[in-house]
Amino acid sequence: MSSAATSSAFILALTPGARRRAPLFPICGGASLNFPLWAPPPRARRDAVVVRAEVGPGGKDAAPPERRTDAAAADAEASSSRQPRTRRKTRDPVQPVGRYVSRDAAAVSSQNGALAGGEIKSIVAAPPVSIVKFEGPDYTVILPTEDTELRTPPASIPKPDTDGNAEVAEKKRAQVGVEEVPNPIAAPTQPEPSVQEATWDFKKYIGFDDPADTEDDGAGVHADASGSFEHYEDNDPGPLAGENVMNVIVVAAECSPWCKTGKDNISVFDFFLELRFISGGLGDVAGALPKALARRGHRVMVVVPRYGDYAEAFDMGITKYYKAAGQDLEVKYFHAFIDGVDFVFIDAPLFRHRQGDIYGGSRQEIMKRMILFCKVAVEVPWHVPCGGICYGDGNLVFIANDWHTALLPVYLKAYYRDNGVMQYTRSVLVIHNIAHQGRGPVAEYPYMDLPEHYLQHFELYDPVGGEHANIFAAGLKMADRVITVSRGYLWELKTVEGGWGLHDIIRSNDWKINGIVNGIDQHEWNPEVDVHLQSDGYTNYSLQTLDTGKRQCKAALQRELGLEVRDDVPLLGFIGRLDGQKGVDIIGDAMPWLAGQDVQLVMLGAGRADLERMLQHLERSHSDKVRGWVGFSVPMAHRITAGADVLVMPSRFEPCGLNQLYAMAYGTVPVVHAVGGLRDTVTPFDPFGDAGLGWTFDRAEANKLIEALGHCLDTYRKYKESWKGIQARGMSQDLSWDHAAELYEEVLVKAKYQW
Ligand SMILES: Nc1ncnc2c1ncn2[C@@H]1O[C@H](COP(=O)(O)OP(=O)(O)O[C@H]2O[C@H](CO)[C@@H](O)[C@H](O)[C@H]2O)[C@@H](O)[C@H]1O
Repeated sequence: MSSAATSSAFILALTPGARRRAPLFPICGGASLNFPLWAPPPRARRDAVVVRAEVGPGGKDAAPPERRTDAAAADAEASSSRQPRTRRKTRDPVQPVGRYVSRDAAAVSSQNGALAGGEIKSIVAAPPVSIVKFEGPDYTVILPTEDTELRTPPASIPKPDTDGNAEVAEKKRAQVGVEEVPNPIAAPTQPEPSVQEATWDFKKYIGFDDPADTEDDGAGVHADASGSFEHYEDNDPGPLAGENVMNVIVVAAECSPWCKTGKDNISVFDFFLELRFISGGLGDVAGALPKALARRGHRVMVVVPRYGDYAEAFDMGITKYYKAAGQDLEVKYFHAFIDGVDFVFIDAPLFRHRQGDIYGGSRQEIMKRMILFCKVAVEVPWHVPCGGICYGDGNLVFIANDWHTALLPVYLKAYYRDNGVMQYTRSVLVIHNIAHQGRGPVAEYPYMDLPEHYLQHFELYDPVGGEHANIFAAGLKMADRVITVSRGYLWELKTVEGGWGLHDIIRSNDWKINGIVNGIDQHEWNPEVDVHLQSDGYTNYSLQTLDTGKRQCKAALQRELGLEVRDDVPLLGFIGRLDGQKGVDIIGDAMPWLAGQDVQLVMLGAGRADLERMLQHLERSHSDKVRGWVGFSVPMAHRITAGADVLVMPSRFEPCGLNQLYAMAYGTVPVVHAVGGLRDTVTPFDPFGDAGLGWTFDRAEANKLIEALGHCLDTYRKYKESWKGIQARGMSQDLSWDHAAELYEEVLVKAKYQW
């Protein structure tokens, strides 16, 4: 069975009474598989197991942290916030790097065992004083790497070794604007982590203008001495996140604009279940959410593989070695600092030259890449001195995304937290799409380099897939918190149809899962500044200029596509991956009806070969009104969003959906299957109350789509004022990431105080 066929076999219509297309996992015993690419991992030496005899606070020797329920944590938070606030310099109310410094924060921290005895200590990657070997348990423990350096959190900042990196480091030092930052080139000695942390000033780092800074310095110091910071408190509210400021590392397999894909161009026979995940949406989120979190004052990094040669990113001059599937692999780190976010690109032979095909290769190859990526990513806060300063592992939370990085929470726990290291690091796993889970035969488990007793977290049986190892399942269990991209999708995940075999795990972990709708990047997707609307007859527009602006974009789109240039004909658009999920075939089924309508239709997408052929066929058969653009074109996606009157999204399931959000921001009216995030974000038009944002239909079927489109076209043609109302309401919403980032922050804080 081909991957595409496997994929389509999974497709389910989630609405009540929907015809269920039999989900079909190929049955696989797994054990008989041949893996020519991988050598079996070496047997772990008995003495290869390490434990740290003396670790920092919260480690083995510290008093065991009290396990707290959510309610207890909430109480503790509430009571800590009720305490009289210590007067302090609000310019830097909380140090985001690696330790709790404010007394308020210290009070909270001490409750969870971080600061026993009220003593404030750095908890950044405190190296163990000694390493004790002990007899291994019954199971084999495979350490992340043979490189001992990687088993021990370094107290030092790695030393860039090229001139180019020296320059970059200098620039960073200037950005940070702090004299005490150790020079990563010259410093032969290892600076104390606490010194590094004390110098951190997130506002300087992310480029907030604070002209009063220099003037106030003396006063600030003086005030510090006298104990009065009154004028600071008046003038400087501090970060939006307040005392919740954290170090956040977003780990994703793709990130817009460097790598984002909408095409599965692999035709290799895929024996066992879905591994390939083609996205686009994930890339959008990984590119935008971190910036919104940084705007709230968090120190934020994105870790992503380096698939190509990205002009913005510079080699940091750090080399490490990691083991993936029995092979030692060299890893380098590239860095760019953009919009307040550190983007760290992981360079390794496995990732190189994959730019056009980031989920390409055999299932084992993809899994090997993700194993390597997660092992590297979890240690990035120790090894990568962004702006001269490592993030450290205190006050740190990882945000992993989808199955590709679901191993990160597992490695974090199995390698470190189980061994008393990274005690203050948390992981949050985001489900963008549960349909892709990283399934594989149990026989492949050893390649993940985990203790044997962790296998139980991976093992899953379902009637259609049989016995297998499931990476997403393990990630969901190990993550401190889980987020999915809409409340509607969260509900669906708990159903047999929507959970794709993981519904039981989702249900039993319900307490730690939140649904948060994605935002949109308002630099990228904003008709007022959209760079793709600045040529070829297109134009930028706003709500005020919607009428003329949209008319001009529509005419430009019709011209560019070779359609008749007419303002009165409704122009329908579709953008998305061509697979079963997005339901483009339902548009195909509705084509006979559409052909009888005075409409134009443009569809942009890439993916399954049969669906690509369908697009081409529809264009050939209805060349006067249909265009089927096969390919991945970001400019065309923007232009369709601006030039179309209606965006059609007949997705069979849609965790969140971004295109309907983009459409509404551009005054383009969505017609969607009411499922997942589409149901959450597109309120049906109510002609009596003059409310609503578009049209919805309750089954992923052509007749239902036709019915909804019929109402939509009727309103377009006959009720212009109502139409304008729908457009205006769509454009007036706050769809920015800022709101979503605030909700993410609440989850990060819950994770932070969770034991
Ligand atoms: N041929 C093409 N040319 C140009 N651009 C194209 C394109 N095909 C797709 N795109 C773009 O890729 C993005 C896809 O966004 P979706 O919300 O459809 O995400 P996707 O389903 O991939 O991911 C998953 O993750 C996201 C993020 O959480 C969820 O919204 C979603 O429901 C879930 O399935 C959009 O920006 C879209 O414009």
